Amino acid sequence: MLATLEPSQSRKYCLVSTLESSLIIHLFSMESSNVLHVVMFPWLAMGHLIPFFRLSKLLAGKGHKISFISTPRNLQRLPKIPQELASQIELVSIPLPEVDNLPKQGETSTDIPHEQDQFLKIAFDLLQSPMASFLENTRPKPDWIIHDYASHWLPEIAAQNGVSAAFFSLFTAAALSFLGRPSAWLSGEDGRSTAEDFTVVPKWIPFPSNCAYRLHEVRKNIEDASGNESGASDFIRFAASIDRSDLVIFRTSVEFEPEWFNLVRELYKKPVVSLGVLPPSLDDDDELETDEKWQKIKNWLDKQTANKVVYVALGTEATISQKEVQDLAIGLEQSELPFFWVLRKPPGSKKDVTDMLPEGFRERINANGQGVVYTEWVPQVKILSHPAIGGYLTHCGWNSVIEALGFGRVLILFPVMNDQGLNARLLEGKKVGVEIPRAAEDGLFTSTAVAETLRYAVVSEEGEPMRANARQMTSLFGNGKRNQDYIDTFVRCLEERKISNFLA
Ligand SMILES: O=c1ccn([C@@H]2O[C@H](COP(=O)(O)OP(=O)(O)O[C@H]3O[C@H](CO)[C@@H](O)[C@H](O)[C@H]3O)[C@@H](O)[C@H]2O)c(=O)[nH]1
Repeated sequence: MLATLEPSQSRKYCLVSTLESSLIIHLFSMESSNVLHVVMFPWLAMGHLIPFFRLSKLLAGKGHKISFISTPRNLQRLPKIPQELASQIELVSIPLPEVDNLPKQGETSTDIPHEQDQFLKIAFDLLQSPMASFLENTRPKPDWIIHDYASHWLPEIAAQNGVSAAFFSLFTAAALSFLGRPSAWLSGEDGRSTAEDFTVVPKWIPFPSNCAYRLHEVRKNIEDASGNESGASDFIRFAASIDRSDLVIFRTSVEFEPEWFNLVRELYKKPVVSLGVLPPSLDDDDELETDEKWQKIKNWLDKQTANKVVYVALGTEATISQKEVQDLAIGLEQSELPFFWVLRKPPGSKKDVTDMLPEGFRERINANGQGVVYTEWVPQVKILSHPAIGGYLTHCGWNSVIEALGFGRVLILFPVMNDQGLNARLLEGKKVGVEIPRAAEDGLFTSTAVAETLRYAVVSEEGEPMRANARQMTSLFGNGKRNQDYIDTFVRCLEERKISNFLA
């Protein structure tokens, strides 16, 4: 239920909203007509909340008002709002409805096993009605809502309330080109349905490419998940979110994937803009991390040789089997390279995650000092910035890739799920990384292949051109000025409220 209070004489608007158990007070001063009210509504995943929050800060820094909407636990997990932006960003809390099969504390995909993702989406879809109330009743009326792929129902509600909708892609233009024309999915004309269909390069890609999934990646995406209980597949969610929004914005570097960026523009037949890569700053980690934790990690990294340490981390969603953990572990040992491994506990598992490691592994690496296995949240950006890091064994989540290339780190590609396989193909094609060879059918790999790929990428002479390519990427991914220019252009167009500006 929402209640709106009359604006006071000072042109301040006060909205008191009670969304089930939470009481939210918004107090926005809108002195200038050029000040926009932008609503941000990310999907419930850490890898989505963080970039949406970063964009919020950039927009607020330009003087605009932000209502950042998520569930209570997720809002608590966000970095602190910088003091100077506190009056610009309002955190709006909407409790996540309880649904069968979803653990009570499950408010992001990080909290739950991949198989339960559909239940999180069922709960997320139930936010439709509070979101409609918010857009209808909140004052000042929002100008824009920037939303994510899962809220396929949102553009329609936004249009009903006279609010422009922008779909914010946290995925590469290459990955979304693979999806194809949104209208084809919505009309049922796309025609792809079997796992094999997704292992073929789509016919609308007009240049040579290997942009397709491997069979084991599709299986992980489709068969490990529990079907489409939510009533809408991810493809339909993407398609409707894109097709029905007024504008599509990409977190990507146009210079890195120009051919793909041009292709999505053709496929979508609507304004598509790049925001640059929203490079993280080292201070972002400070907001999430205690300095003490970083100091301990830094002490270990400081003792290592420059450009030799392999950072290993698979993001916030991907989980791998015990056999895969063990083959990676033995491969790391065999590579004889120093490593820092962030090993995330599979959600819902009662076991200590280090029980998944091969017998005696921890004792051996502790004794010879080869590496560290870390089981808590780490300040990843700070780690990647450390001069000891020589390469990143990554799941190819787009946030992590942006962070690594921002510091010119060569990538050892180990995609697990979602868009990651398509990102791996893109990154290998751009010669900034190399995939650990795996069997296409079942994804099996050997520890020897892990060791050989690591040594090739991080220390071999033949790997030097690839490392040089990765180093050059700092000029695209780590260049604050270049990326700020994209934001400035984007904000100017939003301020002028002319969607046609985006076509220029
Ligand atoms: O201990 C940790 C673990 C993660 N992170 C941060 O968390 C983010 C993780 O993002 P990402 O690398 O994109 O991984 P996921 O969260 O697993 O990514 C999901 O979202 C991405 C962006 O849409 C997709 O590309 C992935 O496939 C999807 O799984 C990054 O900013 C990391 O720096 C930390 O700072 N510390």
